[in-house]
Amino acid sequence: MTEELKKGLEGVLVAESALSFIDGDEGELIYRGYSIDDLAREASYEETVYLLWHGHLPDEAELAEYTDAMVAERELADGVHETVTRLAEADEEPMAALRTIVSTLSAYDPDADADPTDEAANLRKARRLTAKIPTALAAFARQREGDDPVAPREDLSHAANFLYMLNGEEPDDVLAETFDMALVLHADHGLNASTFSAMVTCSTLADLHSGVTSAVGTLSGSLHGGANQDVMEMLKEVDDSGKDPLDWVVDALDRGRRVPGFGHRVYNVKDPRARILSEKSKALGEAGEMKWYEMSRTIEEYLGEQKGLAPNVDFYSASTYYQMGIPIDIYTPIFAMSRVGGWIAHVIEMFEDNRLIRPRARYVGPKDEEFVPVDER
Ligand SMILES: CC(=O)SCCNC(=O)CCNC(=O)[C@H](O)C(C)(C)COP(=O)(O)OP(=O)(O)OC[C@H]1O[C@@H](n2cnc3c(N)ncnc32)[C@H](O)[C@@H]1OP(=O)(O)O
Ligand SMILES: O=C([O-])CC(=O)C(=O)O
Repeated sequence: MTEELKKGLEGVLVAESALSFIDGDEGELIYRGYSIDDLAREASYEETVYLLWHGHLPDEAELAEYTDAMVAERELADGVHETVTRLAEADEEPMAALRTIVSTLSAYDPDADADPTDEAANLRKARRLTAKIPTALAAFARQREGDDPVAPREDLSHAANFLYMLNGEEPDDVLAETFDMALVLHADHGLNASTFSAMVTCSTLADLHSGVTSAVGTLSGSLHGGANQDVMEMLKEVDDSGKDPLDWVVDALDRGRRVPGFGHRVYNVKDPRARILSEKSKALGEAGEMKWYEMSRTIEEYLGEQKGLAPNVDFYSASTYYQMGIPIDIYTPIFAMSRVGGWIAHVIEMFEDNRLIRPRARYVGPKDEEFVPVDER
């Protein structure tokens, strides 16, 4: 038994996976052999999730069949709608609402009683979760503003349908394509904390909904998916301060502040997803207002030159979503809406050869305390 302590499990190898490959020095990301640049440019979210779940890109017939099956799962049961309404009325924090929604979905899943490792049942649950999360999230976002939910449409893609349900109007091609690309970029990323959390939960033979519920909770933190919301709040803070962004960031670092959207456990260079999203943020700026992109670039250049820190996926997704008019506090739930594909792919892969995940801690407490009864302490 090794006694070497790896704080934060850094670099610890715990599984074999054929899902995503990351080269942190070259800034390379691959899903099942395909470069993220090609997938972002060419593949839809539906194709990407099919690739992750089934191991190959679908042909036209496979894609049509699978897309129809997903579309058929977009509607929510009345009981789920009621939960969404209650959460919106309570003005619940969006990631907490999503965590509760995922848990509620299990009560209405026809395969809820299946063996947790049954792959066919898990793929059906996977389709339902992936199809229903956007409907519930859009309904939640509207209802908390006092608007009625918008029913899903069968003729729109996963990405376009979400924007339609969120805004009550069909997105134009630029918005739909940008959002679809963002979903592709967020779909998987090795054993990131939320994926690992889903794996830990399911390694006990807990069901898939439990794993996804754990993962939503894990993604919400500011060191992980929660950073995309923090980035936009920071950019707005810089803007509101009236300061030069460079002065603002120098000052923030002097005060020991961590800059959200920078640094990564695996990448030592710019995250390839940030590279692609920065182009999108710039393109949206050129069609509207350049300040969010320009401010982001200034911060990126300073942190790169002075601190050797590069942007991660959360940095440019923030200004991209902002320019698309998406409410800031649903950026992280949108991340979850995409990453659910990766979480489930890893759980299904793990079940091919499951073993309970259970590391250990080095005990550093006392061993020979003398017990004193409570009335004598
Ligand atoms: C989708 C995702 O989850 S991507 C990550 C999203 N999270 C963020 O953007 C939050 C900001 N970033 C961070 O906090 C970190 O970079 C993490 C959590 C992503 C990675 O953490 P770790 O691998 O544990 O790196 P760690 O926290 O040890 O940082 C290493 C050094 O870089 C510094 N550093 C890392 N990130 C940042 C940052 N964003 N701002 C300022 N300094 C930073 C740390 O202060 C530390 O310096 P030190 O050694 O002098 O103390
Ligand atoms: O891999 C990580 O640690 C975090 C990350 O970028 C992701 O989950 O996409």
